[in-house]
Amino acid sequence: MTITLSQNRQPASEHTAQRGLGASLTLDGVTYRYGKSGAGLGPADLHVAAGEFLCVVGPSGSGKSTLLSLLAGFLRPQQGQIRLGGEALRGPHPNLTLVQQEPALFPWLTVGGNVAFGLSKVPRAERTARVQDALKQVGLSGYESRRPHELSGGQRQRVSIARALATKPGLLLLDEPFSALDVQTRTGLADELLGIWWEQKVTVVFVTHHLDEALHLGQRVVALKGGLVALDAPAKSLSVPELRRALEG
Ligand SMILES: Nc1ncnc2c1ncn2[C@@H]1O[C@H](COP(=O)(O)OP(=O)(O)OP(=O)(O)O)[C@@H](O)[C@H]1O
Repeated sequence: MTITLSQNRQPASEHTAQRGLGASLTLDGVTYRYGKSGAGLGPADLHVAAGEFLCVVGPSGSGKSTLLSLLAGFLRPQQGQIRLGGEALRGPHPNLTLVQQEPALFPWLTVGGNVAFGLSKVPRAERTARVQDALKQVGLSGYESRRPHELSGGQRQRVSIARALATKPGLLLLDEPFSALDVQTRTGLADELLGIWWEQKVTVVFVTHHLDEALHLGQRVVALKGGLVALDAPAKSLSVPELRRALEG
């Protein structure tokens, strides 16, 4: 089946311009190693430009989740520094948000209530507008009063992306967000994410096991191996076999 993408859903690698509204991210010698095993991440140097779409791949245990936990502020680097938009990151930050593999929705709240969660300080009228806008972005307009159990897996993940978007983050972190979904739903949501990235001008760091997904979505791909950056290259310059070789070699 051939999927024709509208202009704003072209693979990110087709867009070379930096749109510059999202937050830039810099890692300088960032290290986090767990206990005596020495497993973990780093030292890692990485720069993600404002508005860039970066995909991170790597085999199981290569440090992808450790990297996202550091970026999300759940872990503090043991060495080195992380800067978000030029400012040192010292913990969870309001300008970034994380979408996890399993959409952690509150079952007792409606879809609208879930998306509005975290917007308690936003004035009511703006909150309503943000919720509606975010649900529109993920194709769920009109679902405000449904409950999570009335939704499919793909729709639940859309709600968690809408909840992240409603906070208007400068940096959107996604940890294998589509891995629990069937291939068709995953492809559809990946293309929706490209549209959202393009329209919202947000910086994206997307972790995936799927090399083809990384090359389809990312402008740039970073491959981790044993907690170190084994490869950092534009997606356009890479193929799945090359990426696989870099991870195996
Ligand atoms: N809390 C922990 N205590 C000790 N070691 C840990 C801990 N969390 C992760 N590790 C180890 O650190 C390394 C990197 O783990 P991490 O979860 O970041 O990898 P990953 O690439 O996300 O793996 P996966 O794809 O399986 O989720 C692994 O060797 C793992 O066993």
